[in-house]
Amino acid sequence: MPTHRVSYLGPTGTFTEEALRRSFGDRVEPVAYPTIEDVLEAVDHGDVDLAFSPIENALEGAVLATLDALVHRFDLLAVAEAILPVHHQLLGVVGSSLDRITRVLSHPQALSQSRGFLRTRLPGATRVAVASTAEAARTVADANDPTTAAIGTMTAAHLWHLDVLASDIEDDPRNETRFWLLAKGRLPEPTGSDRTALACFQVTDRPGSLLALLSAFAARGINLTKLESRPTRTSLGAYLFVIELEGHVTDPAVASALDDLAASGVRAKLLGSFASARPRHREEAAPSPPPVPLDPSLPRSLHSPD
Ligand SMILES: O=C(O)C(=O)Cc1ccccc1
Repeated sequence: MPTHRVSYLGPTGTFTEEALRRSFGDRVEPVAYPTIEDVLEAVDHGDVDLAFSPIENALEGAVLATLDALVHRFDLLAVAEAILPVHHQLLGVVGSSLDRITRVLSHPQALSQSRGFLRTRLPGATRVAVASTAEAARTVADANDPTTAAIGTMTAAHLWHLDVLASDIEDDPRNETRFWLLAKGRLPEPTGSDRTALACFQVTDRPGSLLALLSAFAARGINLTKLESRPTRTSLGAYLFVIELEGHVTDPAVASALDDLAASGVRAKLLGSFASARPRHREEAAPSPPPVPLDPSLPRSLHSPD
């Protein structure tokens, strides 16, 4: 079977590498790059066949380094997605212990996803953002300093001969990250259970433009699974919308909704169409927020039912 060379955020031992190997096994040959921008640039330049990058985290939301680069800088298409449970380990040199740690290195996502642990167990420690969790682990091992720790994978602990000073320190055990496999200029055929991602730029700003965007899909029974606003980078207060919907971009209903949008002054940039890693229309309802005592002058609909 031919293998595809796939760029990923390295060095070896990152969550991205784990997700790539678990999801695609020996169909891929992972090629490490030091930053997410380099990962995307590698496929854009044709140095690799595909790129694999985190796009969304259950605790932190969009991975902006990937999302913004796809919206503004590169013309790449998501052709597959994968979801990996993410459990963070606090890693230190052999002989160190939690009470000696004064500095914690990691990828910004890992530092954010472990915010609660850092606040309660290492309140005085300095947090240092580096390019990846494996980069953090390698730096700690190279420095051989018992006062510095990294947040990273169990694989990184083994690779760099580090001790696990505290395990599973993520803020919620249900933490998981979604990744996109990205290609230049070709999309997979529809599978019947696909998702499409688009960046929608409002060419003319007028009242109800977001409503028009949403209505184009609602009117055709197309379910939206994500809506995110991001700055257009043209002026303060100007935003574009990143949406994801159930369906393939070649589905007649989706194509017709896009025609409608174009006619109403929305420029849509396709970010990908791929087989969904989640079943359609998830059964479980969103958890309801805890009841909050509210100001009695507020509308009744904001009060919890008695
Ligand atoms: O730095 C890594 O290991 C990555 O792959 C980025 C990342 C960090 C935290 C959760 C998911 C992905």
